[in-house]
Amino acid sequence: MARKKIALIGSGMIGGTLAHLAGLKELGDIVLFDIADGIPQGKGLDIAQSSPVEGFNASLTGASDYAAIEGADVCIVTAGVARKPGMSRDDLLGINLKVMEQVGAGIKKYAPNAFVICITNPLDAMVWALQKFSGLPKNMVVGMAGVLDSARFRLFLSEEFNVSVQDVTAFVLGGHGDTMVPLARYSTVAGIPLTDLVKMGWCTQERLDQIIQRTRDGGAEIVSLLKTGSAYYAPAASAIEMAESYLKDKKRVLPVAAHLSGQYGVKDMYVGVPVVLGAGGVERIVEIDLNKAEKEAFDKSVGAVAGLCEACINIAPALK
Ligand SMILES: NC(=O)c1ccc[n+]([C@@H]2O[C@H](COP(=O)([O-])OP(=O)(O)OC[C@H]3O[C@@H](n4cnc5c(N)ncnc54)[C@H](O)[C@@H]3O)[C@@H](O)[C@H]2O)c1
Ligand SMILES: O=C(O)C[C@H](O)C(=O)O
Repeated sequence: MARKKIALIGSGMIGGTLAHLAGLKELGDIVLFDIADGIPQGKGLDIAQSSPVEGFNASLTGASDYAAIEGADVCIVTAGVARKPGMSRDDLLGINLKVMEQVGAGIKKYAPNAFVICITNPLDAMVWALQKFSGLPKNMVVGMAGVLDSARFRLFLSEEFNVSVQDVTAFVLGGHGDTMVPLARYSTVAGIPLTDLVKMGWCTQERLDQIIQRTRDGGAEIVSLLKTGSAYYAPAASAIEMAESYLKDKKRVLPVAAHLSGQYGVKDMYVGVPVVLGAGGVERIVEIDLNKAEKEAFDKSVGAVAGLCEACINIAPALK
């Protein structure tokens, strides 16, 4: 069986990390693409030179011409700019929307059958625009954020409870911004919901609220430490988990920014919700029951994403 082809559109900090992880996991042959000529070629060669040491089989090439992504099975999009301290993700909207237009055209022309994972911020608006610019089926275009936000929540919880990260599950839904919705009722330690753990005295509600806030601020915490850009190891690992579920038809249930057409009362928007990811792309949107407070928080987050989509339409009216 021929190897799968993975196109990484954007070869910066996340793009390079994605290439390394995809190689180590032998997910397929990898093409790095970037407008900064030399960067994708250099990173591809560097990672390829690690393959004899690590013992993985994958071809890694770099290009600055979209023709190189022809026939890709998976495209992971990180092209654009990242924020710096003092900026919000939303400040990136204008510049990254133009990038999504170019990327959408490239994917439409050369990889129309690919499963597309967008990472570029502001995530929910960018993946919405990318789907429209590319014209690919909505179930084949998703955004990565929920896996990352949930991983941050899981790490902070495992540290608080002094238990393995493997025994902590978490779901963070909504938009990938300050209004994201970490769901305590649907997050667990060994199957025990956090709300029960508070009742059992494992932690106070006040402490849990602090952890939830740290999760919401997780991206900004890294930006303020790095100073020159934003997180890339955990974002890359999160997107690889999604790509692997698609390529291996694992049918993982993961929180991803998916196109909603009435689910959760939301129409024609991308927002973070649990989905089944398999060979059919988004095979099912899982509609979980939300109580009044959870629904209010989710709706507030949807409102914030809707505002960003409106801002995109003002810049690019064809998106309407
Ligand atoms: N969704 C998430 O959870 C999440 C997490 C982390 C970062 N991000 C976002 O991912 C994006 C990439 O982050 P990064 O750290 O890799 O940034 P980076 O600056 O290291 O890399 C971005 C790359 O995109 C390239 N690029 C710019 N314009 C392009 C174009 N028109 N076509 C092709 N390539 C182009 C640049 O040359 C650069 O190499 C940012 O928008 C960041 O905010 C999202
Ligand atoms: O915070 C950022 O700007 C990058 C990303 O969205 C993150 O959550 O790490």
